[in-house]
Amino acid sequence: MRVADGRLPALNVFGDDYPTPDGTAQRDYIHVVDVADGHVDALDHVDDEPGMQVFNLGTGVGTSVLELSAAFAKASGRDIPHLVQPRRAGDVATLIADPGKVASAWGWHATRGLDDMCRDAWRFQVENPLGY
Ligand SMILES: O=c1ccn([C@@H]2O[C@H](COP(=O)(O)OP(=O)(O)O[C@H]3O[C@H](CO)[C@@H](O)[C@H](O)[C@H]3O)[C@@H](O)[C@H]2O)c(=O)[nH]1
Repeated sequence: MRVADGRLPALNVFGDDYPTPDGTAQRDYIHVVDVADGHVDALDHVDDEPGMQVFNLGTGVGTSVLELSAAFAKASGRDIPHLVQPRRAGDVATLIADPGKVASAWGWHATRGLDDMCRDAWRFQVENPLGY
């Protein structure tokens, strides 16, 4: 975001030698509205069973740093130059949620993809350049 709107000159990519298809770390990015919908579903099912349960809200899809950067460049129409830096201490190569339990229990699944996330994040930034 800060590279696309000119506040930073380049995206620092922390590591390009991970065992992933393009060498950059993969994460399971999710649209904030899908997370909100999952919480509404949780409230609808709060009385289903006594006690506590844990559910993962995720897409089940991994996206690399370079894939995310490319998607954001497309959504914003801006160039996002990057500089490869050493790996960041503590980062893992791949972290992808398994949303199977919440799908079986409540029928919840993420309905918005990476392009939706980037489009809406960029729209928020354009409409709120100084933050909200
Ligand atoms: O400018 C950046 C920022 C991030 N990354 C990389 O992008 C990946 C994702 O980074 P980040 O958005 O910081 O998420 P995580 O590393 O998955 O960590 C987040 O998710 C963890 C698990 O929920 C929490 O413990 C952390 O506090 C939270 O920052 C990592 O490989 C980073 O090295 C870059 O290459 N450049």
